[in-house]
Amino acid sequence: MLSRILGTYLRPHRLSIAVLILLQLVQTITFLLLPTMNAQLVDRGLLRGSVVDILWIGAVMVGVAAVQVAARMGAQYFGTSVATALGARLRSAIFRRVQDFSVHEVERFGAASLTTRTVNDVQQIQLVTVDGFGSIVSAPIMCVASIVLALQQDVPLTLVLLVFIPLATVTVLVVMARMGPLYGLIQHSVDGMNRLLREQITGVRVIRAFVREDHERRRFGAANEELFQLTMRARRQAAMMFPIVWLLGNVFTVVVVWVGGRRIGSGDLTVGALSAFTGYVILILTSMLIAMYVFLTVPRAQVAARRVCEVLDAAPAPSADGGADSGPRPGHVDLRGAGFRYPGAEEPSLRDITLSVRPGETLAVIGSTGSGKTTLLNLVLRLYETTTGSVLVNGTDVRELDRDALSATVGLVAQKPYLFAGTIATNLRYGRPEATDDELWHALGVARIRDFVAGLPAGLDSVVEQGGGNFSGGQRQRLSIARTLVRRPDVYLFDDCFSGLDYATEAALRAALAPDIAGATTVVVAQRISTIRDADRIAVLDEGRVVGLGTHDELIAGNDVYRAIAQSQLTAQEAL
Ligand SMILES: Nc1ncnc2c1ncn2[C@@H]1O[C@H](COP(=O)(O)OP(=O)(O)OP(=O)(O)O)[C@@H](O)[C@H]1O
Repeated sequence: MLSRILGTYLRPHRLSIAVLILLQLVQTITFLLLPTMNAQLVDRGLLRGSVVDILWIGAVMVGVAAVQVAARMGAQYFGTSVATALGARLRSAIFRRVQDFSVHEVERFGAASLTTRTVNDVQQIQLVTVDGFGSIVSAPIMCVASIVLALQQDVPLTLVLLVFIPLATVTVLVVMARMGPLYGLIQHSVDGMNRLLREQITGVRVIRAFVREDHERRRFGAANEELFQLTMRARRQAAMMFPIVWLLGNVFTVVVVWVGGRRIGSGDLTVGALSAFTGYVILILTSMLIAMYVFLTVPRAQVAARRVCEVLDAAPAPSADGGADSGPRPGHVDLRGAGFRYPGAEEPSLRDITLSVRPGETLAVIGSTGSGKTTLLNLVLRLYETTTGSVLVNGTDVRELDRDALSATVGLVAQKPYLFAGTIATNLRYGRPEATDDELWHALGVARIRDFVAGLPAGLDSVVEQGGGNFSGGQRQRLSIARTLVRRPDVYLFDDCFSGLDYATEAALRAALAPDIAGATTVVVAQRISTIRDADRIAVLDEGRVVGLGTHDELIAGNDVYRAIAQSQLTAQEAL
């Protein structure tokens, strides 16, 4: 998964990566040159007392060190810019894919997990890219070349390496094998933490109203403790690894100096060669530590890559773009034997629904709570797809319709209105950015909220907080009705959006709305009989089935379910 992501998203940066690798090579060569030059300095300069040799070898060493610094800075720059670009591209790929998700996919992952995957997981992959490219080339070259150069200095001394390297490698492998699964658990725990925080912040009013602060504090404490413990376990493993390898390295250096000292004594080795040898030992140790650090970030990045790929590979909303445009008869909506069962649910929420609505007509849908009214509207917008039968807009199956064309034709005012952070004007123009101020004021007038907005000091430019939190429920509902009116779709779907208004406001709004949307196709879901009694036809839903269809008078006369709803709401005289 990690290699797939890196392969795909790093391809456009091939040139930068090539430069980066080149700079790493230069840096590695300078590292490798210095111990040998140091040996020359000792043997030819210091031991022979040649000032000229000390000066010129010293000058060359300073030059090599300067090249090393420049190469390191360049490599850092290219490494960081490649990783940052990778992060940005990956985030936008996830964002685009999530935009195409069906409602089911969004619910399957959950908003909190999608956020963690977009921000946190991408960051892990970015980290391994910066550190990985910084070392993946240099560490092995440095290690192998140091061994070769050490061999050149002294063969018997190099044999000691054969003990040290396998020991250090086994330590690293054991720790890595234990850390991989831990990182999976950590990311999962971060998800859970995000989910909990989100729930507790959005539900803060309910928590206070039910005096459940202590309970929520305990829930948060438990999740926080779990994340803490897992992170500590991972850190302990990592913390163990570095000192063990350092210790091995130091013991090894002592052995090298001891064996080397004896060989100098017997005349088999020069002092310069021993100093070069210890220099290469340090390089081997450094390259192993660098490799270890990268290996520590790899398991975590692998888990992150798997989670990112799960999102990228998830099926987008079925037959998304490129389908047919809606046909020439604006606003025809037909449900033909439509049925729907939520994924994982035992029973269908809708069964065999056959209904038609034409332009200029209003179909009302009424039924007890949970009878399937919202689900029916979701099918028209293809937020969910029918599991049996079909839904047609303008004579074309919505599954074959271009998503943009469907959105342009059908406008939904949701049961729970959502406003975006911005201003009232940006929210109203959400579906039609080119709408004029006059059109916005007109829509506000129809939605009976014009006076309220006009009374705000900043008017249309008044700030809207995320979710519309600085407005009342009724104000949010009316603003979202105005937002849909500004779009002027051919089909209006009103999902129980008048229930938050008092009777007088609702009556005034409906009176203003009627002429404004006269030629359009309208489907109104409502709980109140008063909202729908003037509709051309009313469909009565019960447990996912249409159990009655007709005008108010016809249903009052012949439909028991409707009559029961009406009688529970109106006085007997009004109902009849
Ligand atoms: N995301 C979901 N996953 C599983 N089942 C769901 C989901 N959403 C709704 N349901 C179920 O589908 C049925 C119909 O729900 P729906 O929201 O369409 O009812 P409704 O008539 O609009 O109710 P209300 O008047 O309370 O808004 C209910 O039994 C509900 O439990």
